[in-house]
Amino acid sequence: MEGLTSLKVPFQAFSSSSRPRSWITSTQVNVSRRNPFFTFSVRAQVESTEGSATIAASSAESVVEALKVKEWEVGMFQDEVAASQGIRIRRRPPTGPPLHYVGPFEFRLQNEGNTPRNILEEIVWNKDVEVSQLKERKPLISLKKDLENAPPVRDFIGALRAAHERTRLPGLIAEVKKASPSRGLLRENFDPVEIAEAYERGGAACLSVLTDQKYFKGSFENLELIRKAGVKCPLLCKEFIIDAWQLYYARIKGADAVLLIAAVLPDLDIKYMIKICKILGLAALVEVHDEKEFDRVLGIEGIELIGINNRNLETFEVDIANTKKLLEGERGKIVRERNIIMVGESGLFTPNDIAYVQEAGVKAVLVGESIVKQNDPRKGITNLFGKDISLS
Ligand SMILES: O=C(O)c1ccccc1NCC(=O)[C@H](O)[C@H](O)COP(=O)(O)O
Repeated sequence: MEGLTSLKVPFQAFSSSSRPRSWITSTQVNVSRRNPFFTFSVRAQVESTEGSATIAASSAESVVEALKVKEWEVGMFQDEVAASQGIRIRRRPPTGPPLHYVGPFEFRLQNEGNTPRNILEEIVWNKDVEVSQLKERKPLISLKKDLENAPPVRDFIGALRAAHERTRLPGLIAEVKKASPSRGLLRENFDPVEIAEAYERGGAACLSVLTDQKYFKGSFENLELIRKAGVKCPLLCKEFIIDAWQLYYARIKGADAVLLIAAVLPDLDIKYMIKICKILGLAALVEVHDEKEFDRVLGIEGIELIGINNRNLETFEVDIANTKKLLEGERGKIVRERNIIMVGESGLFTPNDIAYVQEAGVKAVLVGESIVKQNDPRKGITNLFGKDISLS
């Protein structure tokens, strides 16, 4: 028996969030008789979000395996593109290259690079797995339906501008933060709604709510609870966003703004996510840490809000002079010309710190530790600014 069978099999090999997606669009199974056995060979045409290719193998299983390897290779290529933009954080999932089986033995193609190089990379790799699982449970199509029932979006940037005009001090984004990788547990008796309400009474313009569970002991439930409790300050969903799906999810849970970290996201992802944010009505706080990231972000159209993180997310080093350094000279001039709101983030504890970053050119600050640790977070705000900034 000699024959050729052609099948059309749409097949999605994996649905990992940031990974390229591939489909086998057609397969050819070649059956030939070589006495005393039949032999099979399979050719598959693969279309992916990154292009198309033909994979040949001796069985259907090995086509699937070859496809997984191809996807992994494309992922490696994406990492190279990111690296060419100065991004050191690799987006590879923690599993590394797919397993191969030869008889009873299993082995990996390559074993290099399966360990994260720093905390940010570790967070991102775990987030990749977490988001993939969430997406399986709630695909984008069902999230889009839920958008109709999402609470109305509030003007995050408008609230910061208004607070700055009212107080002549940087508008405060007060962070609801229970723990962090660098500082451990920040507050034992952590009631997110109580803290959020105290921040609002204390004069915060906006709130930042950490939603990452594993590293910050946060949750989307906290975000929802705060929103449903009637807190009027617009809410930033403080997440490690690696996939546009998370923007929809944040919006449904009541966010008015999201964080996009330039150390993690290549330019194309930032541009694409900014567009989606605009469609959803979300403000995007694009976070940079060094000159290179800042220049990349300034090269992207439509950016209204940029945060300078004084904490190096790879080493945890905090230095508020970073805000001053980045806003000096040409970059500061561009920001002023474009009327971009700059946010000074992390490591702000005293009125002197606030004055220092204001002098450097920020119109807003993002503060967690110094206020969340106080018994009365409202008083924490007054101490931070050296005066009562509430409306009362
Ligand atoms: O806070 C950390 O330890 C941390 C570690 C790794 C990634 C991000 C991290 N923090 C996020 C932030 O940038 C801060 O929560 C935010 O700027 C407030 O900082 P702070 O006032 O120093 O708590």
